[in-house]
Amino acid sequence: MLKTLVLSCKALKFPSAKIQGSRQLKCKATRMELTLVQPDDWHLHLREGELLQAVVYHSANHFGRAIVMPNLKPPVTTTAAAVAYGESILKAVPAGSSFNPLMTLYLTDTTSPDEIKLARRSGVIFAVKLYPAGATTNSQDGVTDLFGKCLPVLEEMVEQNMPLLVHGEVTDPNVDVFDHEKVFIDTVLRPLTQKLPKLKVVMEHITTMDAVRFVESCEEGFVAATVTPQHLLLNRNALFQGGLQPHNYCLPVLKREIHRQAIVSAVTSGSKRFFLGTDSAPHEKRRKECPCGCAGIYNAPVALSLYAKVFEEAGALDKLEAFTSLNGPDFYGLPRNSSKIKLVKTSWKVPDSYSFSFGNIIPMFAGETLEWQASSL
Ligand SMILES: NC(=O)N[C@@H](CC(=O)O)C(=O)O
Ligand SMILES: [Zn+2]
Ligand SMILES: [Zn+2]
Repeated sequence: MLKTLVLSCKALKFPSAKIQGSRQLKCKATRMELTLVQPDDWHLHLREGELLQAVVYHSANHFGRAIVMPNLKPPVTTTAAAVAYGESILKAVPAGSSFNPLMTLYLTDTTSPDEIKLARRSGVIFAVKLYPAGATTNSQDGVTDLFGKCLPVLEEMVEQNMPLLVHGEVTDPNVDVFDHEKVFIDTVLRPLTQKLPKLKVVMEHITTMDAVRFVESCEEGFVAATVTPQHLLLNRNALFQGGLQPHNYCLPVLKREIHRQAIVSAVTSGSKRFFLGTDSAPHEKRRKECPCGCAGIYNAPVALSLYAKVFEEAGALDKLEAFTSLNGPDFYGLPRNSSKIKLVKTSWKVPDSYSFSFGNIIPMFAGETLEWQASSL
């Protein structure tokens, strides 16, 4: 029965069909499904140890590859450490999964140009991550003065065609937290792209219309941005709805509704400059629900459902695959995945919590019902 219904909706199969208006209504009683080239996650925190063991399954289940963030304790600052970290991730990946972690180096004031050459030669490091010192979780060893300390390294990155991934926030305590991203664009990112126009830059987890405009103003193929589910679906009200909501706290912090709308318009426009990066950032529940709780939202189990929701609500499901699966590898100069994934429109309830021996992890939209469910083919 179900099969017949699915077949009757065949016209809706991605990518040829536009899933809008009356055609969508026609299929209301049936089961809509989309088949996509397998997505990659271009911004992911997998942590290490028992936390890595606990969470990697959720990413490996849906994504072909992921750019793995290096903000461990201590941070992953050398090629040798990144190679070892990559091996520990592969050991934790469930048997039978072909999930491929793409490793990154954590940039510091003392990273040498030779380290970039080594990283490129390793074949497993695909980018270098800039954390302004003090900007976010485990960023205390980050960069204090990008132009003063890191220019030779950045020049080597241009040589090696190694992208710079940027947590784009200033750390000046006198700047309002809601302006951290905008001020960073004006004082660091724009000057950087002017100084080194051939440096590939990914502005990670963008949160403002200023970031959208900046990325769109740069040369395509050299500056791009990742976008998270939370910055597409939530505005800053979600931090305070019914009381303080620590599980909606991430950095850069959620912004006003006008910014959320600008980001939705950008990603659903079909522009190649924007691609999927969940910034899934698990912290054990007690580290979120406490005074001075950690920034980071655990969205790996729900991310694909949420991106589909955003594109569906914008009437742009025909643009979803480019965002989830094509723009990222094209920017990084990597092949697109040959495997596929299916998204089925069927209600499912997000668990209230994932329990492990060391504690619990609360996912984004815990306990809520979502409409799209992902499964590999
Ligand atoms: N996004 C977050 O709020 N937290 C991330 C770090 C980061 O990406 O900035 C984390 O590692 O927990
Ligand atoms: Zn960040
Ligand atoms: Zn992150």
